[in-house]
Amino acid sequence: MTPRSAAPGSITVRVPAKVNVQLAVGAARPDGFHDLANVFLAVGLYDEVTATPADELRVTCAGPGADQVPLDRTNLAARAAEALAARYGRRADVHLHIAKDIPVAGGMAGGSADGAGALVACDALWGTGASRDELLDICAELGSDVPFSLVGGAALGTGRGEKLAELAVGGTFHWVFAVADGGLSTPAVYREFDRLTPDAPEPVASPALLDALRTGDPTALAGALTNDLQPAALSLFPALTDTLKAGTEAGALAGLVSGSGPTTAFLAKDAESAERVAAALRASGTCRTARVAVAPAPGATVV
Ligand SMILES: C[C@](O)(CO)[C@H](O)COP(=O)(O)OP(=O)(O)OC[C@H]1O[C@@H](n2ccc(N)nc2=O)[C@H](O)[C@@H]1O
Ligand SMILES: Nc1ncnc2c1ncn2[C@@H]1O[C@H](COP(=O)(O)OP(=O)(O)OP(=O)(O)O)[C@@H](O)[C@H]1O
Repeated sequence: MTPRSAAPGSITVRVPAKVNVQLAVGAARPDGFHDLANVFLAVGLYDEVTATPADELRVTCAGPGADQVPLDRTNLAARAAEALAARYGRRADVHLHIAKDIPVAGGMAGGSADGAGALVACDALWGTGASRDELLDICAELGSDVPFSLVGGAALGTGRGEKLAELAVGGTFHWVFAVADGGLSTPAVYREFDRLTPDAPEPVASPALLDALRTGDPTALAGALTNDLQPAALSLFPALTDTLKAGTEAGALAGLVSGSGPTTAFLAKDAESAERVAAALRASGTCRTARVAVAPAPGATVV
């Protein structure tokens, strides 16, 4: 494929959002993180990160929710560029532009996508020749969800979610995402989980869920969707109960909170049903907007 560059000498990388089709959460570890059985599925909503040579590191962002994205060194895209530059003993002299389409603070790994995208873009721009394993190591340092943003498709994440085993997916799944008014902080949702779940068992991946992914059967997948963070997200954001009700009443096979929320995800039977559910959600007054997307989607890709 011929890369389409935004400007001469620049590299653009497209990175997908994710939904957790299973999120089994164990007890808090001594380091504050939680062991997970985290079944990630990449969905076709994308951010694009463009890296262009510059005098110094600079981040810009445009798109829905861009005003909530930090443009300083705390941005995961900036941190990714700095981590790669440090490893290869060079300056992070790059302008990173984020074209945002993944809901911000929505539990869909938008910031993680930008981290993975910036890493792949800078790697290509600088010609570091880093191996995929090296890039995945940097991703894991940046955040628990970042390795999956690089890999895409479907994967089981263990440890804090950063140790990935890729999974086979036997078909296309049609999703609807209801974007909430407002965001939820991931650490706050995990803290609420700890409060609500004093004796969390060891997290284990569900064989029925892995089977449903493998066969591509939406009804089987709908019956196996689980998110241990959902009670915590609903406790902090009770209005999401109304959104979940609106989506399932509109004909979704099932609905659940996406990751730490507050985006809610609905699995539909097919593309037409997904459009109907999205229209009903938009009309319901229980969310800011609704988006349809198919899964699985590829990981971070130079476009
Ligand atoms: C909810 C999920 O999105 C599901 O995929 C992830 O578990 C969160 O991943 P993330 O946003 O990349 O999280 P990180 O940046 O690694 O960690 C942010 C905070 O979330 C909490 N955290 C995250 C991952 C994990 N396995 N256990 C945790 O307790 C910790 O409080 C941590 O300080
Ligand atoms: N590139 C970025 N894009 C969006 N938010 C970022 C970025 N870098 C840092 N952040 C910060 O991270 C916070 C969480 O944003 P993000 O969109 O990643 O949430 P999320 O989708 O809920 O994450 P996750 O699903 O991985 O828990 C934001 O409120 C913002 O302050």
